[in-house]
Amino acid sequence: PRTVEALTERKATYFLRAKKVIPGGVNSPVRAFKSVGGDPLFIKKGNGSKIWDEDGNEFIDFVCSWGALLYGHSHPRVQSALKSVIEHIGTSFGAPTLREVEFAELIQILVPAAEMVRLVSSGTEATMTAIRIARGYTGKDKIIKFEGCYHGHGDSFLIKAGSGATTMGTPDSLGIPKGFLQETLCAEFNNIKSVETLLNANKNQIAAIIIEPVAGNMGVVPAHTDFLKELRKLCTLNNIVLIFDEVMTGFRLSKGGSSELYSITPDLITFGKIIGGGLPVAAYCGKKEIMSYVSPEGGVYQAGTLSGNPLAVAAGIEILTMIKEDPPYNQLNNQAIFFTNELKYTLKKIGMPYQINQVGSMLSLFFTDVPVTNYANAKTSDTKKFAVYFNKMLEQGIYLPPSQFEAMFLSTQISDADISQTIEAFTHALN
Ligand SMILES: Cc1ncc(COP(=O)(O)O)c(CN[C@@H](CN)CCC(=O)O)c1O
Repeated sequence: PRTVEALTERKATYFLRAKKVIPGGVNSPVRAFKSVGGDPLFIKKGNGSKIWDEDGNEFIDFVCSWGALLYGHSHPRVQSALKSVIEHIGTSFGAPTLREVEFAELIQILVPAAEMVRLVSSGTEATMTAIRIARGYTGKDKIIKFEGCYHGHGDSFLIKAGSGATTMGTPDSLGIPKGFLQETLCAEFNNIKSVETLLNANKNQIAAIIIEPVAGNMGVVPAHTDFLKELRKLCTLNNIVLIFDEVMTGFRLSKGGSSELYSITPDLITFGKIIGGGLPVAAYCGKKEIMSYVSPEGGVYQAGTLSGNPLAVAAGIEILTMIKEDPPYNQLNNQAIFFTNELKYTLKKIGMPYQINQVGSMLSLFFTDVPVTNYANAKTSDTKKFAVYFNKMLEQGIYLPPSQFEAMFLSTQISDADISQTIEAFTHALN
């Protein structure tokens, strides 16, 4: 194990320099290590299941670019696809290309509920547009989201938002106009009564209900199947567009998205992260009738200079083709279950209060003895204990998400040796 000093002094210089030019020294808040203390690592490279910081320290990576890297870092098929685009094609045209059609067709083949697909450059763009379509299609203005869910930084979503918003203590961001706040209603995750109460109090005003079918932004909290089924029924009954935000869960949990996993068909689905293999591409998709409202076919406007970008699409085609040819979920989920069982055994030996929520290859360790089924439960976690554990794991070469309210991800490159090294590190970090 490396000495903390070596880690600390060099990181400080990089971070000081970064803070002189970038707010908080990072391009996304959760990267700043604010809730775990200390300066963030500056990453130099990644390969397979590993990343190295600027000082050459090696880490097993369980952040995987916040879930984007299902196949790990620098996958050879992604690398060669990108090289050939750079050598023979170019980078961006702002015009239709056949490759983006091929990519959209791949999503359609893998996810039957994705009857039509529009590509954008970030998950935030995808979710923002999905609710705009729902408003345009239904003629209604209000939306329901769930406390602790995070759907990107669109104004309508930064209300009781999870992920970095909760980590930074700003679940209700400054700068959101009152008008927006009034149009977004918050229900309690896994509590259908809380949804019915909002529906009764806002009759015929709800355009959409948006949910992470498995929440990953309050830590991992799966929706109960019957809750999702009830949600589907309520939306159908009340002409409300049901949106599954699968930016994190899409192609993480199954090749057909959560609609396949839960056999529930949402009206719109958003994807991101994994579909770009680490490059900026996301998508919104869904029922043909609803998607036909999108400009230039319909009256709901959405546009993007780099949408369907040839480089990002090339990476995405490789990823989705690998998933289509040989879905990695059995191996990946078995690896995650083995890892979780080892972790539970270790925690039992130590006898400390904890909860583990694991769904497929995404999981969270909560420092609480309260079963975590919603945001309120998640927030009973001892974030100070989490911070100590995070830093002790970092010192032993394990790179975890720097927040209690994020998910750990296993990539297909995580080896048995990685798992035993990580379990070994847990015993030292939790004692
Ligand atoms: C379910 C869900 N929906 C939408 C988004 C927003 O996607 P982006 O705009 O960050 O590509 C996200 C982004 N997730 C966070 C991590 N939990 C991204 C990491 C970050 O904010 O730096 C998401 O998880």
